[in-house]
Amino acid sequence: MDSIQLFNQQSLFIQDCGPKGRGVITVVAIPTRTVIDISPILLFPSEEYSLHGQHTQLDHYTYRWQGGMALALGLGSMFNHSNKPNVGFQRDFNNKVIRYTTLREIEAGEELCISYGPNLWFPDMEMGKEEEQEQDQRSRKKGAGRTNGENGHAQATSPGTNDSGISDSEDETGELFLARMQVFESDDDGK
Ligand SMILES: C[S@@+](CC[C@H](N)C(=O)[O-])C[C@H]1O[C@@H](n2cnc3c(N)ncnc32)[C@H](O)[C@@H]1O
Repeated sequence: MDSIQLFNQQSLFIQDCGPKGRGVITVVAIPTRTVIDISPILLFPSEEYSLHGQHTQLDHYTYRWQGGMALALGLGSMFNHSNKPNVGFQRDFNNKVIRYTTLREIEAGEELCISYGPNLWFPDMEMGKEEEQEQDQRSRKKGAGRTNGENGHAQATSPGTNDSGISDSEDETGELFLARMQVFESDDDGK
């Protein structure tokens, strides 16, 4: 295992995010492709997890991992879900850590969200908000005023099907993130 330096973040805060519970907020702007956290994980082997963990609160927090399910220690367990995430994550199986990296420029005061993938087990409180923001932006571009109250909060695609925790985002965000990282790495190397 490599020796991994952890982060001592002074600009990220845990804050009450209303119906979503606690979430991670930045008080400073963060450039794109910035590693904002490296969370060590605690691995629950598959058998132990299916016997115990999956029947507890843990199931709202765990990530799919080689050989079982993993609890991210620290910030990694506090990111809420968005289907337009501003943070990607990459599992490092060898070192048993998850790295979180911004996928775009983030403004001071924004909440940092990852994607849990398509199979949510709760009604997504971010979805309506994002649609509202997009509509707002479109209206502003057109020079029209904001249209209020057209978008309610959408329901989750599969409420009550939490059989996997935070586990499916590899397909979606993981690939997107990896693609971006490759560009990032080759930029870094000057290749
Ligand atoms: C990994 S935890 C995130 C931290 C959590 N908010 C807390 O206070 O401990 C996942 C849980 O947060 C809530 N959550 C995360 N994203 C959400 C969203 N977009 N809409 C509603 N609830 C959300 C759900 O209750 C979910 O089970």
